[in-house]
Amino acid sequence: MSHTNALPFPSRSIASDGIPGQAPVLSVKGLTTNFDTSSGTVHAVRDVSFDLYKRQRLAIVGESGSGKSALAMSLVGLVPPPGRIVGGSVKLHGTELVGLDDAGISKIRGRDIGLVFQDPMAALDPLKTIGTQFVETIRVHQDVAVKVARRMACELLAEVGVNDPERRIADYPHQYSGGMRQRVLIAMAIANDPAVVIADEPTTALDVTTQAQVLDLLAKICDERGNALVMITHNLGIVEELCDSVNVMYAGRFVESSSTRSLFGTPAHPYSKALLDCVIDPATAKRGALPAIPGSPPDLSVDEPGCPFVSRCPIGRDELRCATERPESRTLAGGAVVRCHFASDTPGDAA
Ligand SMILES: Nc1ncnc2c1ncn2[C@@H]1O[C@H](COP(=O)(O)OP(=O)(O)OP(=O)(O)O)[C@@H](O)[C@H]1O
Repeated sequence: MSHTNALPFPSRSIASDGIPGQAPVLSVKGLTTNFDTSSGTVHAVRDVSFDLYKRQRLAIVGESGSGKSALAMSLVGLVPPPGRIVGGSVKLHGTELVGLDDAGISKIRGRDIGLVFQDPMAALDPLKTIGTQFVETIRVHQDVAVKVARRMACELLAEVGVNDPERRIADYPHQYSGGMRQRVLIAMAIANDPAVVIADEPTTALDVTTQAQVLDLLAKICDERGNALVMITHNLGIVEELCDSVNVMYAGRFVESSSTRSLFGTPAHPYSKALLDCVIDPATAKRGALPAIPGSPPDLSVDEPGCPFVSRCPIGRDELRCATERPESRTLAGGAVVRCHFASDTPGDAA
């Protein structure tokens, strides 16, 4: 069974056009993506559903290998071979994206959905100036003269904090610092005024302070422009500070979809609890990057019948039901949607 989360935004005030109940900007239902490898089919994204609203900031968190990037790629038709979407739907303003040909999805990517990916050096062409690349990005989707595109690029660079953009636009990517390259990518991602911005761990190579500054900037810009933001990150501190709602991903599935306040206050799924427990630094009480949870995630090419978290779970290990019956998603009293037979958002109950 798929679930679609329709979450309140308790942590920030959201304009009325951003409240669930309005039509979602992006609606994902039952999205399923496999990688057919020589050693078997890797089920990277399984039956993922969510709705995203104007100005919403949605985080996707989970350990390495849980399927976050495969999901991001699936949303924009960039799943690399041998991967392919084998089921489900991704609708942007009601238009189906799954199944579009390359030309169709290319029109959407960069225009309606802006992307900020992990490695700015890989995303930028080292042999072209920032200005040349920026002008190309704008002119692929907008019928404007080079001069106009250049002016737009300078304005956007100024907006993301690049000083003296008229001069810096003539520089090559290697002449920018890591943080500045991320800012350039943010400026490019918003250049065509997309409805949705997807940022996949955009700051891994940066120091913690610069990371926070870059993500804070991205969130603010999306807010000002009314863009919805999907933020894929390992940094739960940033999620808690910047995002409205969180989807916790484990072994290709969303195991908890919750408002940020609810997740950090009363995490319901044992996996969410484990994630939060192990990132609370007792010395500073601040949450940082995800360290490891004891045990390892399941092999995504093996389709076990029970809960994929069972071998690591403090409450499910001894339960026959957890070992034999896959939990479907269900909505708890507080609104969180979880895939766990025993999860509870009432302190003292079950998990
Ligand atoms: N090109 C590929 N070929 C085969 N398997 C792949 C490929 N890309 C991803 N996978 C597999 O899909 C699963 C999900 O990977 P994915 O990169 O989406 O995880 P992730 O949560 O984004 O991890 P990270 O946080 O490290 O980026 C993993 O088991 C991974 O090995």
